[in-house]
Amino acid sequence: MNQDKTPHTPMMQQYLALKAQHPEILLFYRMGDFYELFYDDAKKASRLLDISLTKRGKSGGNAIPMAGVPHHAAENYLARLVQMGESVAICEQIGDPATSKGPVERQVVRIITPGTLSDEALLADRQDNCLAAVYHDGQQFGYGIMDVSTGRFVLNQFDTEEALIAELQRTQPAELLYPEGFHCYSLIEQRKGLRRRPEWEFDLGTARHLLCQQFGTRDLVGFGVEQSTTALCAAGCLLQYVKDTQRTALPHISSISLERSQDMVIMDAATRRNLELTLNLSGTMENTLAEVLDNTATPMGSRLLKRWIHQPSRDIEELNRRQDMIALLMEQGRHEELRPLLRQIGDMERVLARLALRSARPRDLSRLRAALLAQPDIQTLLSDTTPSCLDALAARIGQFPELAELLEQAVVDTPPVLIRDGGVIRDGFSPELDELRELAAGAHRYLEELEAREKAATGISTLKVAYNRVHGFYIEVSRASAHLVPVHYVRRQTLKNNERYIIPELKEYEDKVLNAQSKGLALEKKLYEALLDRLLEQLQPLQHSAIALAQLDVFANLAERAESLHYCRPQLTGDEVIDIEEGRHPVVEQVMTDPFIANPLSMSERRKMLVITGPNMGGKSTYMRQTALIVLMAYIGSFVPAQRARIGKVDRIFTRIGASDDLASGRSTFMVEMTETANILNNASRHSLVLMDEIGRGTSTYDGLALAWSCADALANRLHAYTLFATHYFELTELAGLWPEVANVHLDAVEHGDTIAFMHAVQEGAASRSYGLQVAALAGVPRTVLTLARQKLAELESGHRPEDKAQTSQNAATNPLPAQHDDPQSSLPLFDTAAEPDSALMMLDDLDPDELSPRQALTLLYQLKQARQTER
Ligand SMILES: Nc1ncnc2c1ncn2[C@@H]1O[C@H](COP(=O)(O)OP(=O)(O)OP(=O)(O)O)[C@@H](O)[C@H]1O
Repeated sequence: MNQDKTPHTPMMQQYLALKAQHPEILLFYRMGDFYELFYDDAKKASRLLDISLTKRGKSGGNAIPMAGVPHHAAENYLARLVQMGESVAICEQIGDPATSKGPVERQVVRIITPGTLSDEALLADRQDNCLAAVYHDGQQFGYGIMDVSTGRFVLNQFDTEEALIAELQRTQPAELLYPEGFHCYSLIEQRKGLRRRPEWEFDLGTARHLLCQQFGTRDLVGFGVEQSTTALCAAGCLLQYVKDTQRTALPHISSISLERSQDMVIMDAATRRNLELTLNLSGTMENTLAEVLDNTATPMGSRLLKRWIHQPSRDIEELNRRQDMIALLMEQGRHEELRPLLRQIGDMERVLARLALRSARPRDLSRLRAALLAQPDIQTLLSDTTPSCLDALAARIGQFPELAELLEQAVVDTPPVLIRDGGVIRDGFSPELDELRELAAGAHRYLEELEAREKAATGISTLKVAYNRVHGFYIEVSRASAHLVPVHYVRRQTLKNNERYIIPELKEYEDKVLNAQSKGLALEKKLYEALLDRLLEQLQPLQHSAIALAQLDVFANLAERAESLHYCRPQLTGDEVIDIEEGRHPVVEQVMTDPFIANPLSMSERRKMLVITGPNMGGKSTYMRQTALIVLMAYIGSFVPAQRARIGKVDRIFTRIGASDDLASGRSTFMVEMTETANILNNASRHSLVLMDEIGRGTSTYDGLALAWSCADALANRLHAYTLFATHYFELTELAGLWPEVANVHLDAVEHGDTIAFMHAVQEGAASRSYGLQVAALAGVPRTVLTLARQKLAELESGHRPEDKAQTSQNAATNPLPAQHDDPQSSLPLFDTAAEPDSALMMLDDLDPDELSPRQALTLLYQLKQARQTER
């Protein structure tokens, strides 16, 4: 940078000294109305923000690369930078340019990082934004998350890498802190917003000290985190980092809690992804469970609901309480009345955090006022709702009439964006401010009179008194009338069409106006700060109220959803059962134009595995996913898309669905499939719900079938997990005859000429055919290819020599796999019914439905039924 010996200019020396304290992040250096960036920062910002890279004079003998953004538009640029995972140190002029010798004094006043945002403009309002830290003590992972924009501070500890990955997937931190030399770096290296921190910031002793100091306690026992030492190491680093970046007190971070995985229904990272809870497989929010379930009135309610969706609770009592509240709101139609009131509450949680960080804007105060004013009406509504399961919630919401009144008196109805230009404090709140305002206004009135008087005296109709920041007050007349101005007018400025003058009297009043104005502004700022202090005295109760209001919003929302989408209240039971009548997929039913076919599901101690067969496109995946989503919804306390549902204890939900390469981590489709399967087989219990979709399809038929069979064996006979096992290996339908806990169900389709109609109705028993070729035809596979496929299929089917089949069934109990053929393709599904249609099916083949009268159709139906019974 500094090649010759010419010293840097004093200003650049100041810049370089500040930059040296923040070498790894961008430094926005305030110069007048701009934030400037220099050297490598300038090059980087110019690339990232697409702003022009210029040069500024020379310092140290070289031209200085420079890029800048206007101060008033900085938020927009900052938002883009943090989105990209960048952090920015904001350096402001804190000295007075008028009195400074040399460069004005400057200081980094705050550091904006993706995980520590609180500015409204930089945050997505319906999404959590959190900072996380991870620590590994050689045995366990400690994980902490902190949301600076709300004050939430939560810890967790995990024994396995999978659990940590699932937690990262759930919490999606915008920024992740990890210690230097983190042994498991490969687990996190793909993430955005990674920050390496020195090892000492994770020191346990320092962490305890910092946390106790923050919460004003002697120890951490009261928070229940004392023993979670690995997580505490992460918590210490989090707190340190937030203090460093915010550079202000953090009174809203007043407690910490430990989440215990045994209190939640656990889902691994793949399951969260596959079930498309808050993000779909393409990474957007469309067609997700959250999109269907979220019609909340407040952003904080929306964020809470999403957290619940990702963290179903296993506390049955709590879930029943939630259901009671939803049912009550629904029965009495309260959710509709609450909605407009809740809208008034807005994002109280984040407003309070900005208050605590002392960065609250005037509009935050008017929003808080609106929230506090809505509370009494909410209380009345809740107290009018009987029986009283909402009482506890109402008590936590509370009321703050004094603060509401204070804000009513202190803040104007629609305050401006910034306190800087005044106009925030209401007239009548402070006599001193009123007086200064009156003085300034009086002087203004005087200036208006002066304008009228001078106009009359000079006869110049274009004469006016105006103001600008450089010249203060002046008298302006048009060029054409300039010859008429009196001699005591002193010319100040000549413009193209106008001349500007001052007179001594004008300057005298200018001083009065400006004096009163600047004093007024200073006083207004002081009053504003005092107002913040008054509000902050009640910060904690206000925060508790906001949390309770967010919950009320979620309950009211779930009540509205249940009513609008025709959901039922599920019965949560200790029995070993998942019993669903007319279940629907909450998301698919919303996006379909055709009616969705509701389906039953029945699983119990004696019926733990369903082998699901049926054609491609038949609805197998939909059926499995809807079961998982119904269970998950029941475990957040919501009503579910079904006619009736009884759901027993569920500890985990696993899915092995879909096939995708994980190229980033160098794992093939099959490898991903097997890793996920291994995770399931190692962790599922008899209370776990497991979805297995076409396991084994990623490898050769025999290997795949063998693996599918043995996985089914482990799940049904060793783990006894609730398992939905969708497969195209028809051999697996034989399991129902071998193991007592297994049953077959299938989705049906009807062939009509060359086409096929999917019924989407789940029925007991195994499917008869796979209809692969018909689905391929629907998908537009060329005719020639299909003709050849049909020939090949006929060949393969006739190639099933009787002895093969005999061998299959004979071996079934001990070695269920079909014998290995030389040609692996010849192991395509064996299925007796398809090869030898019964007479009922033959009758069906022969008839033409269009030729039948309704009466004949009915008669035929009886005949078909009889034929089936005779055959049995
Ligand atoms: N119960 C239902 N009612 C109405 N339409 C349904 C139903 N279930 C599924 N569908 C429709 O059928 C389509 C295919 O469903 P799904 O993906 O579940 O089939 P699949 O049997 O898993 O197919 P594949 O074996 O090819 O994976 C869905 O996208 C949906 O449009």
